[in-house]
Amino acid sequence: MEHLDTIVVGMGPGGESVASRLLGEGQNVAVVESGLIGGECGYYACIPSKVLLRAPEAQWEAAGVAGLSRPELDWDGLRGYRDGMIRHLDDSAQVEDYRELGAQVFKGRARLVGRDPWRVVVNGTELSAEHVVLATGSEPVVPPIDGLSDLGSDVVWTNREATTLESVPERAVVVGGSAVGVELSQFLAALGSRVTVVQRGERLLDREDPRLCELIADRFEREGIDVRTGTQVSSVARQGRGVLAHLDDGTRVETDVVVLATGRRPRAEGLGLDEVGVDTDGGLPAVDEHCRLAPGLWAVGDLTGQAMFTHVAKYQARVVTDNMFGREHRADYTGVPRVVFSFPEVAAAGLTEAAARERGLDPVVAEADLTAELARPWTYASDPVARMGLVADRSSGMLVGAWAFAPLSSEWIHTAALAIRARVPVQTLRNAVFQFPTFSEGYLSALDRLDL
Ligand SMILES: Cc1cc2nc3c(=O)[nH]c(=O)nc-3n(C[C@H](O)[C@H](O)[C@H](O)COP(=O)(O)OP(=O)(O)OC[C@H]3O[C@@H](n4cnc5c(N)ncnc54)[C@H](O)[C@@H]3O)c2cc1C
Ligand SMILES: NC(=O)c1ccc[n+]([C@@H]2O[C@H](COP(=O)([O-])OP(=O)(O)OC[C@H]3O[C@@H](n4cnc5c(N)ncnc54)[C@H](O)[C@@H]3O)[C@@H](O)[C@H]2O)c1
Repeated sequence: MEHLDTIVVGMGPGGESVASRLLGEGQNVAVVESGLIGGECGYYACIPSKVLLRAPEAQWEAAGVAGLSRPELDWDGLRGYRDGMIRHLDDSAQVEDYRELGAQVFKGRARLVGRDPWRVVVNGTELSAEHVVLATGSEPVVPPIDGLSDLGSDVVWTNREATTLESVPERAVVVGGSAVGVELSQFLAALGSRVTVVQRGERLLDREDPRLCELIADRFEREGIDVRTGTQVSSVARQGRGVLAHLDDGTRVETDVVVLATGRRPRAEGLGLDEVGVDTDGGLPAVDEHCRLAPGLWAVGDLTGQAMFTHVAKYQARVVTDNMFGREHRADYTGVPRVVFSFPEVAAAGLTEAAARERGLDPVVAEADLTAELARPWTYASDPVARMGLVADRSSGMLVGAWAFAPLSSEWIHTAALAIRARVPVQTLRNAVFQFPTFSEGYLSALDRLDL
């Protein structure tokens, strides 16, 4: 049996970041991937969803720019570009790249079978290593809807079918109204589907600031997306070539596809954690602040159940590899940005007012309509939308949260993300100088409004 430095299980962004760093340090590494190297993110999540949203976003932006006539959406062109961006679901070039970098590449499902040293089996081959890094991602939660399991993947979609769609359905019921639900609904609607969002929570994006939820709900209404909140789909049944969905508020919706966007859970089943005596939390991995499960056994990415973002998976890869090389690194999730790539973009970092209160802080909040105060929204569009809010802690005088609903906020939210993480006092931020005319100047408007 071959003994390696490290075995990386799962090659999404988390596993890839770990493997690249270890190979860069000259380690003897094996990588194991049961699907495609690049993971959910590269083929069925972040990349295709952002590609599919970009064309309608540009069209919406163009419609709001003085002196431009509205460009046409070209579905064949967009689908072709999407297919290229997801590499036609072919990772053979990635397999070759990792081999050239010196990794052993195994395509198959890995399972832990022993410890001291750690042992992993893949396709009947047993490998052992000093370290094993688990990076197996997450899978969609399937809600308990009567009749759902009788329907096939032609009419019941997860993010996979939605982001690889070949033709745009006439009607779609999107179940769940958080990040996945909002992104999928907006591109489906923009491409021509009649979309109904069924959201169990009282608001869209229900973990974000209620103002953001109102703003996105207002945007959806203008786009003709039918949003039903505080309700669920109770049953579904085939009706002709489509589906009839019954909601628990007594209403019915006819649709061509039901799109599940009801959350994700860590993909831990079948990893063999219990069998090798690793403590779990109800079957799910319980990592410590070093992203460690046991000496020499690590986990990164969605599998850890932390904020499920690619940037978090990549950050945890830095935490794990530092710790592996004896450079103490504790994971700190303060100020991690959260962006929903709707148009306009929804961006947030740090705590909402409610979360700040739950943590025992004394939050002071402010909101600014950037269209009333800044030049940039008006040089950007003739009918602009741009708002932001801040949350500060009265006793420490620090910024603890921020949100924005505005073009390019995925970029400029990082000012707040960094300030929150670096504990920059509000007073210091008020003294900052921002380029004119930019959306970033909005920080000064909102900071002025903070009663601190
Ligand atoms: C629609 C959608 C859009 C998203 N958009 C964004 C976005 O814009 N920005 C963002 O930051 N995040 C986004 N996310 C979240 C992001 O996709 C995840 O946080 C990210 O993919 C997590 O990376 P990971 O490496 O942990 O797992 P994954 O990307 O899920 O990769 C895990 C890999 O492990 C493999 N695997 C599983 N089990 C085994 C096994 N036993 N043996 C071997 N291999 C195995 C899988 O095949 C997979 O390739 C989005 C999610 C969805 C659903
Ligand atoms: N741009 C991005 O970075 C991005 C984009 C998409 C997803 N993601 C990540 O992927 C993960 C999964 O996102 P998500 O939106 O699927 O999950 P989520 O857990 O964030 O939200 C699920 C939503 O579905 C609703 N819901 C749950 N069960 C329901 C039911 N039976 N009927 C109706 N509504 C129901 C909930 O009220 C909730 O609002 C998140 O961690 C998210 O951050 C990130």
